Amino acid sequence: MQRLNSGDAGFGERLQALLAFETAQDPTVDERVAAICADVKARGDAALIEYTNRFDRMQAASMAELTLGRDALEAAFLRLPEAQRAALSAAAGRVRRYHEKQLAHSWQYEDEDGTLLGQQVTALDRVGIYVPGGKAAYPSSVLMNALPAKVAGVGEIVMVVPTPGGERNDLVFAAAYIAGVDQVYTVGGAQAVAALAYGTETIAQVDKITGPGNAYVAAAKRRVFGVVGIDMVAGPSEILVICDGTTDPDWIAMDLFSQAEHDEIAQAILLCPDAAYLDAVAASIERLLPSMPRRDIIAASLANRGALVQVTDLDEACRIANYIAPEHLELSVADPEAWLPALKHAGAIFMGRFTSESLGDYCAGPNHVLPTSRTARFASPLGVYDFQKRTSLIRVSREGADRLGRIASVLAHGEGLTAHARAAELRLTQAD
Ligand SMILES: NC(=O)c1ccc[n+]([C@@H]2O[C@H](COP(=O)([O-])OP(=O)(O)OC[C@H]3O[C@@H](n4cnc5c(N)ncnc54)[C@H](O)[C@@H]3O)[C@@H](O)[C@H]2O)c1
Ligand SMILES: N[C@H](CO)Cc1c[nH]c[nH+]1
Ligand SMILES: [Zn+2]
Repeated sequence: MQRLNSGDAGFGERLQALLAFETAQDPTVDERVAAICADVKARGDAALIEYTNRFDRMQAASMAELTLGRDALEAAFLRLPEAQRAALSAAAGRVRRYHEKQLAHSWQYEDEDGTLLGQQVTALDRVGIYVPGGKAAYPSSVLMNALPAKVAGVGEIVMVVPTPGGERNDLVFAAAYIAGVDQVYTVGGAQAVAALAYGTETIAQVDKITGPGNAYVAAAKRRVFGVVGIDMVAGPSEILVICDGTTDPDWIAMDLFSQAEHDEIAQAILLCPDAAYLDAVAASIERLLPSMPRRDIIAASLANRGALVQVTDLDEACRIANYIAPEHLELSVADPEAWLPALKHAGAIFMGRFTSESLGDYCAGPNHVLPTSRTARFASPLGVYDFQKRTSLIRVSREGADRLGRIASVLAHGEGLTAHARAAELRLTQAD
């Protein structure tokens, strides 16, 4: 794990290298994904099954073996131990309640001449959600994708999730049951994204694909955008902690591990003005790491994209955080509200020492699908708004046709578009 000081010469370059690490990954991924997508588009189910068998070490002979309907999902839910059923239901309840606040409604108003203007909000018809399942299965990601879609009123929700080696995690399917997913296909990677985007004999084409995934999934989503909508291209997980140096160092070490354990190229950064505190966190990391089951992934992630950074003060920490625009920002300080106005760019902000990022991953309520790779500068968390769309409404009255027609006519002639001008002029009611 790198130890940096914001005052050192070369700090900017070293920070930049750390941030750019992800994009410097294997340049052949895009080429391979292009071939997979084209093949699934051309050969449908047959290609999907072949790639699934190859990349996920499966032996499926037909799509029927890779399909689960509502009955199978319910059975998975009923097989769970009571504690898991209760935890899933509690998390789902909190996530649903938070997202209900995001529901947008149609509106309209009338001009003084009786012209009606408005916006009609409708839900998408059919959505495909990608749930990662390569290195670990993520039931929480099922809730975070499906519940906002359900709250929005999406007509049909299908889900894809890889099951490497054929290992099925009941929690994933139970979460799909609770969240109201209609159909699950146990396929993953670029081939699953292509199947959702282009449709196959078994999987009907969707209107939009949401959900995070690895580099293959991200490249495939980029490629099919336009054929279908996508939510965002989510990269590896990220955590940035700003600490005033008084939180238990073990807590902070574990919070850094919590995102590092997702991926060898996950990003974990601590900013603190107190050098002795950074030493203490480094010691916690060294002591705690050997006992972590995913220590190899954590160690790789910290070596690749981890940093303990000594800053001048918390003001500077906020400026650096805004530049990094992390997916998750922990504000582990005495008075988090006081620093909030200084923070602008982050997917989610976790305020105060008791707010570990991991609670947000599972059950706090807000969505855990968040912008990564500095896209929090312009993007937002996944939400109900990703599953709703807006249609403009215009009903021009007789008087309105006269008033608007005169304006439109002048502008249309200015653009040299005579038919536009005539369409407006034909409806003028008062002669000049
Ligand atoms: N942003 C979020 O909300 C969020 C949530 C959970 C996970 N994540 C991230 O999602 C990612 C999950 O990645 P994952 O790998 O565990 O699962 P994944 O489901 O994204 O990818 C697994 C699939 O990758 C494909 N694949 C693997 N090797 C391949 C190869 N050599 N060629 C072609 N395809 C190949 C396979 O088809 C496999 O099914 C991690 O980076 C994690 O940090 C993000
Ligand atoms: N931290 C991930 C988003 O970056 C979400 C997740 C799922 N399970 C655990 N964590
Ligand atoms: Zn996580």
